Amino acid sequence: MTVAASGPLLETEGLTRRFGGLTAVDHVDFQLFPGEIRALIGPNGAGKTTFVGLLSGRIPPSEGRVRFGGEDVTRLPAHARMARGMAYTFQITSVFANLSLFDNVALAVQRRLARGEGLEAETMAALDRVGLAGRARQTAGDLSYGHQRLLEIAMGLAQRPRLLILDEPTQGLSDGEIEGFKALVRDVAAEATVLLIEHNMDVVMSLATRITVLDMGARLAEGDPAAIHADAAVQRAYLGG
Ligand SMILES: Nc1ncnc2c1ncn2[C@@H]1O[C@H](COP(=O)(O)OP(=O)(O)OP(=O)(O)O)[C@@H](O)[C@H]1O
Repeated sequence: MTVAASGPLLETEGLTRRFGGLTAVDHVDFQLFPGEIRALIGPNGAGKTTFVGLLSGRIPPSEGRVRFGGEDVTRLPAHARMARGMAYTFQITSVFANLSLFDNVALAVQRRLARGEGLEAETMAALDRVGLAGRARQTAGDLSYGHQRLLEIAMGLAQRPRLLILDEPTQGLSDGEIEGFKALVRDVAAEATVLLIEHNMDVVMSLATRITVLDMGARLAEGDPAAIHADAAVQRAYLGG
C-alpha cells in the first residue's frame, strides 16, 4: 500500500489566513481520512468557510500547507484540485440560474468525460440521487434556495469526487428534505469522503463519524459525536451549555 492510500486523504499543517489584522484561520493542523463523514462546526465567524476556501484553493493561505491524496496542493489553483477529485458546494450558490437543471449538471459531467458518451445518463443519475430528476428541464433560477443547494450537490456528485465538501447544505431545506439529505450523504459516503460545514446539530450528530470544532480560527476540539457533545469547552463556545 502506498503512503497516499493508507494515510489521510486531506491534511493541513499550520494553515493560516489573515485578513488585515484579523486572523480568520489560525495555524490549523487537520487530518481527514478516507471514508469519513466529518462535520466542521463552530460559532458564526469561527473561520469555517474560510478554512474550506483554503482547502479548495479559492482563497490563498497566508501560511501553512494543504496536502490532498499525499500531494502538496498548496500552490495549485481550485480547478487543479477539482481535477484531482475535490468537489465542493458553497454557501453562495454556484448554480447557473438561466440554465436548466439538466444543463447545470451536464456541465459538471462534461468536465470529467473526455467525449460526450453517457452524458445524458450520468446527468440524470446525479439529479436522481438528490431527488430532482423530475425537474430536469426546469430553469435552475426558479428553484427554491434549498433545492438549488441540492442541485449544487448533484453538480458535485457528477464529478465523482474523492472528497465532497458541503458548506451548509441543509440551509433552506424542509424537515422532510433534511431526512432525504441525510440518507443521500450516507449513500455518498460509501464512495467518497465527506466534509460537512453544518449548523443543524441534529444533522451533525446523526451523520458525522467525527466532528472538528473551530473557534476564533483555531481548532478547539475534535472527536466522535458523543465526545464533542460532552466537551465542556465546546459547550461554552458553541452549544450554549
Ligand atoms: N474576504 C474577507 N475579508 C475580510 N474578512 C473576512 C473575509 N472573509 C471572512 N472574513 C472574516 O473572517 C472571519 C471568519 O469568517 P468565516 O466566514 O470563515 O466564518 P464562518 O465560521 O464560516 O462563519 P459562518 O458560520 O457565519 O458562515 C470572520 O470574522 C469574517 O468576518
